Amino acid sequence: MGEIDPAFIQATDQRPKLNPTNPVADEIPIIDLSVLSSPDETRKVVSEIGHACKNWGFFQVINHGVPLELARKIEEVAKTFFELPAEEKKKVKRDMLNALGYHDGENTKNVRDWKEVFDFLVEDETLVPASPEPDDKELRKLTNQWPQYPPEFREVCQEYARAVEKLAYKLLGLIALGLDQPENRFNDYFKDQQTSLVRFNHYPPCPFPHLALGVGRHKDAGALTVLAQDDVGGLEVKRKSDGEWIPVTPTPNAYIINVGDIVQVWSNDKYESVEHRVVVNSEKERFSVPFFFFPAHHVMVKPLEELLSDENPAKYREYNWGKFYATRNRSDFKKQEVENIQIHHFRLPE
Ligand SMILES: O=C(O)CCC(=O)C(=O)O
Ligand SMILES: [Fe+2]
Repeated sequence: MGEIDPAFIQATDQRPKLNPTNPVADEIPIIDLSVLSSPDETRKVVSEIGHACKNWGFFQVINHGVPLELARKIEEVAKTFFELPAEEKKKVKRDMLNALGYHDGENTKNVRDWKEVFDFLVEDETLVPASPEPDDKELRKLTNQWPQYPPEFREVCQEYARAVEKLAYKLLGLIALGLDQPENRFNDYFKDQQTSLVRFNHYPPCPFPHLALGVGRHKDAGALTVLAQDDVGGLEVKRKSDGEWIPVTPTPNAYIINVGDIVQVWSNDKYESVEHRVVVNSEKERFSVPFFFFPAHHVMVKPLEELLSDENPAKYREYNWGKFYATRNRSDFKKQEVENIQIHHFRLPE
């Protein structure tokens, strides 16, 4: 079996319980979006989503409108790409200057993840801050790197991104309605300059599943994540009621949705961005495809003024999305001495 590279070893208190004695897997709400044409049913879905965002930070959707054929194609091109020889994948390797493309050395909270990834932007030219430094006003244009193989890779990726983007807007609208706001309340933050990203995650079988994680515990920084996973399983969500790690059972053709840090701040903590992680196993590889719905770099994130009152004062001061994300990513390549930036760093005293 050999030795594990110590960079992958999780601290004792972060290691997964494999074969948990009491797996409670089916609690994360599954919400059917096929009924959205009737106003009564829409109200019901809005309320179900609101409850899920409040109690879990996670839910699954079925009958979501993303064509199954497209979901099948995206899984196929992702698999074909990861099967390429390392030197082929490295032709589109991400580096300090270009954050897009292939990467196999990501850290989450300074421990190496047991995975390889491929990232692409939903908008092929995306403006972001040139550096995380608060006073540096320079912007940089990011562009995608596309592999030559498989030849249909780029087209399938772009088609998939457009289809999931539609679903992401739909969900954002339902979340806005649940906060008693107009359905399009958040749309302007994304229009034209969204910084959204699609990621292919490949978790190879791991001989040390008790020591390493596919992705260490983290919260997603954006507004929403729309995640496709295969039938292997491995995603675990930290249950709000007791802090237990709960596996999310794969549901065929469903997307897993979680609210990110931005929705937590917009909702002034009504909804919570919940920690999650990925457990690996020694037998099967696993694929997942998150769509990270991110606003434009210039968006200042703060609690919605419409929700605030004397009884519900703002819990956060505003922060700039582009700088927040640039700061968060600084630790992907190098171990950092300080904790990753988190929204609690912007929390106002009670
Ligand atoms: O692979 C998964 O199921 C989740 C991955 C994840 O949480 C992430 O990439 O942010
Ligand atoms: Fe995540």
